[in-house]
Amino acid sequence: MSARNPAAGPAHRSGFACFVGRPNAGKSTLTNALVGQKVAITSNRPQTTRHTVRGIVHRPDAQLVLVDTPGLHKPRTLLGERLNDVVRTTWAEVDVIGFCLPADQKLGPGDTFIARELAGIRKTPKVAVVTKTDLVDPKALAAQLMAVDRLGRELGLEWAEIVPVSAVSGDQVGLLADLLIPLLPEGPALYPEGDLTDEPEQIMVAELIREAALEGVRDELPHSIAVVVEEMLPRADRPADKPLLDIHANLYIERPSQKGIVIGPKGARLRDVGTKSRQQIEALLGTPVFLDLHVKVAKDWQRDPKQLRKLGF
Ligand SMILES: Nc1nc2c(ncn2[C@@H]2O[C@H](COP(=O)(O)OP(=O)(O)OP(=O)(O)O)[C@@H](O)[C@H]2O)c(=O)[nH]1
Repeated sequence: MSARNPAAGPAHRSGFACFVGRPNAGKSTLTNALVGQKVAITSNRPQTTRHTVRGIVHRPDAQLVLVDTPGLHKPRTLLGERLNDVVRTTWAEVDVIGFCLPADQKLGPGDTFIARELAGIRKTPKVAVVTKTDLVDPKALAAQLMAVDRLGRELGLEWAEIVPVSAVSGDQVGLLADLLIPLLPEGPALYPEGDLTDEPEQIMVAELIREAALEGVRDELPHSIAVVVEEMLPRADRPADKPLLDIHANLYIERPSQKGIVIGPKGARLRDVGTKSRQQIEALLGTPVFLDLHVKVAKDWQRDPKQLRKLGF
């Protein structure tokens, strides 16, 4: 290693971090808060993050690449097993793991399950992130911080830091980045400045549609919706100052009986899903969009490897 000139200031650091935690722990929201723009997909339903979405925090002295993983869960289907594999592979590859534990929920078997798995990953530093602090009073927060400390001790898991944050109020989000960055190796920026995510646009668009489609169908369609963007093309013959992007997407469900739920009475629900997701896509891509959305049945897609591949898993 060559001696550095101290006058040059601290070394530039770059690397990868991922947030883990049980479903709904606030991982996606935290990623968005750190990056400052909506890139990962959030919803108040568990397990909506199917793809590894990265957000990038650019600082003069560092670049922190956030990898958002789906929640670990008991695999009941082929899809479940693949998701867990994705999670473990991600853990082994990153420079630091942030374990998200919501402040407003008692630590439970789900957290212990993940913590035990984390304890098995020796090399990677682990930061305990107590999320959603805006939902509890200071006393409850202090108790949660102590419980997290205790959990680490019980499992022989040494926290590099324990940090309380609120992604919604923004409280301590900057501090979290400040604490994660020193845990990254020295190195140059990995992505050009201005990049917020390397997730292909089509996948982000598909996730936005899926998020809108899941909204409001509380228990009917837990994990049965997949979205594939078939085509994204600028409409021909449009003047330069009035562009329009044509997006054709298919919304897959598992059974014909689910069609009614997705489409709604007289198609009202699907129209609503279309309007909502179109607005989000326009905000993301910065261009007016014509969204053409079709509902199709892909029978038992969660159990069929061929269908899973086609749907991007
Ligand atoms: N009040 C409050 N709510 C939050 C905060 N962070 C997340 N939430 C909410 O908690 C719910 C789950 O947040 P997500 O970010 O989707 O959680 P996740 O861990 O990514 O969930 P999965 O993708 O299912 O693994 C959403 O309804 C969020 O709005 C926070 O700091 N404060």
